[in-house]
Amino acid sequence: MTKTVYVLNGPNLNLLGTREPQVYGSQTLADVEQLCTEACARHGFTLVFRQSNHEGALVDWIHEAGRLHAAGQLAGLVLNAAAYTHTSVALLDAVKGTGVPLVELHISNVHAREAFRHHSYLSGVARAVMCGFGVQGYALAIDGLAQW
Ligand SMILES: O=C1C[C@@](O)(C(=O)O)C[C@@H](O)[C@@H]1O
Repeated sequence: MTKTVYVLNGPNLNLLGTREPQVYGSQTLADVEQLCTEACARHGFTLVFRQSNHEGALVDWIHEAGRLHAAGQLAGLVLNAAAYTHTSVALLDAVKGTGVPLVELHISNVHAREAFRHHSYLSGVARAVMCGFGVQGYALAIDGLAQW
């Protein structure tokens, strides 16, 4: 049975390519999706790739991934919650409530940036945390969860 990888992206990541390129690089979210498609193909995973600027939409999609997890059909969730990483108890509770195997991902090295980016509500419930590898981190995260 083919397992599915969820890759969920939070607020402002639709602006990748033009948003602070010195921090996030010049590749677009469509380029990131392509990287994830290729990584999933390497491992025989089905990919679900989405972005929203709305916290509740991300919560709903984590629940969706949770239903696949309960059915034994989820390989993992790669979540770049963007700014919600640093603010959202709702996303933390969604991950805890569903038990989805989580890779927390950041394009930039959040620990080398402003102090408010050093705290994550998600790290404590993540199985792995990936940050600082640029958009290549998405492919590395998928390669990593394939080893679980
Ligand atoms: O929007 C983002 C993107 C980010 O998650 C990253 O991918 O490096 C880091 C967050 O602090 C920031 O709010």
